[in-house]
Amino acid sequence: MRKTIVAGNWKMNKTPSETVALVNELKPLVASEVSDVVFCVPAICIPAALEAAKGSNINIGAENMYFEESGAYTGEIAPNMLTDLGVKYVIIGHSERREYFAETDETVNKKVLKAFEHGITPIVCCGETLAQREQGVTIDFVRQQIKIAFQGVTADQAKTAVIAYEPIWAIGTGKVATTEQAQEVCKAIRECIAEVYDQATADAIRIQYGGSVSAASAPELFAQEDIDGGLVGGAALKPDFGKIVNYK
Ligand SMILES: O=C(CO)COP(=O)(O)O
Repeated sequence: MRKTIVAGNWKMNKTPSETVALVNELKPLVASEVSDVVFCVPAICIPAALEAAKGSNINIGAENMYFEESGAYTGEIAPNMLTDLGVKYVIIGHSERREYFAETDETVNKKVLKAFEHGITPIVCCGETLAQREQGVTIDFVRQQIKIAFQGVTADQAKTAVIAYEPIWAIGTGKVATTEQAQEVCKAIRECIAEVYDQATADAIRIQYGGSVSAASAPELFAQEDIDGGLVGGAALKPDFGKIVNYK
């Protein structure tokens, strides 16, 4: 039985002092036996979030990370900078990083490998555009993203990974995928992991749905066989996040 994992992706929202206030507000609401809880916050807010989350069930994650150890990469954050603070999770390859910051399946793969090397759990994002869905290539496209992202990742590592299926057309649009659409793709992702590795790895890996998740849509989505929680944007900044975490 996989435990659900619900992660908030704060995106480019909240200053460090606003972070302290929001973590303090949400802390009692996200206390949960139901789901593992992660707040992925802007890099500069990580120390404030860690301090405010002390003694709670909240894990703090990053929204991105670079794939080199150190050096002349102005503006980037190295994996050991995250682990030194106590960061346990990192979102890799969010569609906004792919669209606005030129991330590719290849750089996603490098980052995933680097995260594992440093003991950070990657939340690996995948998902199709509306045009791809309309062309009927969603599953082929997502399978390709996953296969490349996991190249060189061992089965033992993959078992601990989190995959977030986020159809791009559902992100920030209020257009949540239907439960059937979300389950169909999450199932296909699990089958892809079974093909690349084995059934035990596919059974262990946790697959989230993301895209306009709300307190209203979470219970049905997370009850699906292949959906093990969510990656939540807008609703992660509100008290509703407590309801999403404690969806049952
Ligand atoms: O991109 C997302 C999470 O990573 C989803 O964002 P919304 O929940 O705001 O649609």
